[in-house]
Amino acid sequence: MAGSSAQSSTAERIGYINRIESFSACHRLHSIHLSDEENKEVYGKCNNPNGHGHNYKVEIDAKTGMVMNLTDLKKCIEEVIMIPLDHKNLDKDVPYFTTVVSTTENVAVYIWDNMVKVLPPGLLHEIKIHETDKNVVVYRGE
Ligand SMILES: Nc1nc2c(c(=O)[nH]1)N=C([C@H](O)[C@H](O)COP(=O)(O)OP(=O)(O)OP(=O)(O)O)CN2
Ligand SMILES: [Zn+2]
Repeated sequence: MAGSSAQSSTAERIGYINRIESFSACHRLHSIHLSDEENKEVYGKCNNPNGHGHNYKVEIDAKTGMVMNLTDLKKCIEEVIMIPLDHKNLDKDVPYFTTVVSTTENVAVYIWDNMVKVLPPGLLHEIKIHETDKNVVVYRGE
């Protein structure tokens, strides 16, 4: 039949919503499983004992069919990202990073793991973090 083909109806199609949020935090790349010398060798300038800061930009992607309202997503982001991470020392203020190195990959996993707890099941699609203008990490829960 003309125009219908194999396409799903509008109600069955899934779009993605994306919300971008920024937070500022400092950290030091340092593993408790390595010696001071090994840490210096692996993490270089990012192992500076007094740390360094970033203005992180996080993109949160969720599936939607208006199952999720952007206003609700904003509340989840406040709870999972802004309150625990903004203006914090990731290594000292966030218990998760006392044993896990605060690389951007691990920050993405932290955000994913906590975001899935507050979003409706199966909706989270991707966490993308811009640590700097040049360093970008994507995590899809794999
Ligand atoms: N695999 C990873 N490698 C690195 C991470 C990380 O999270 N995962 N993080 C860092 C540092 O935190 C560091 O702050 C990155 O800064 P820098 O290298 O200075 O950033 P840029 O590449 O954007 O800066 P330019 O010097 O202008 O190129 C290091 N590695
Ligand atoms: Zn850094």
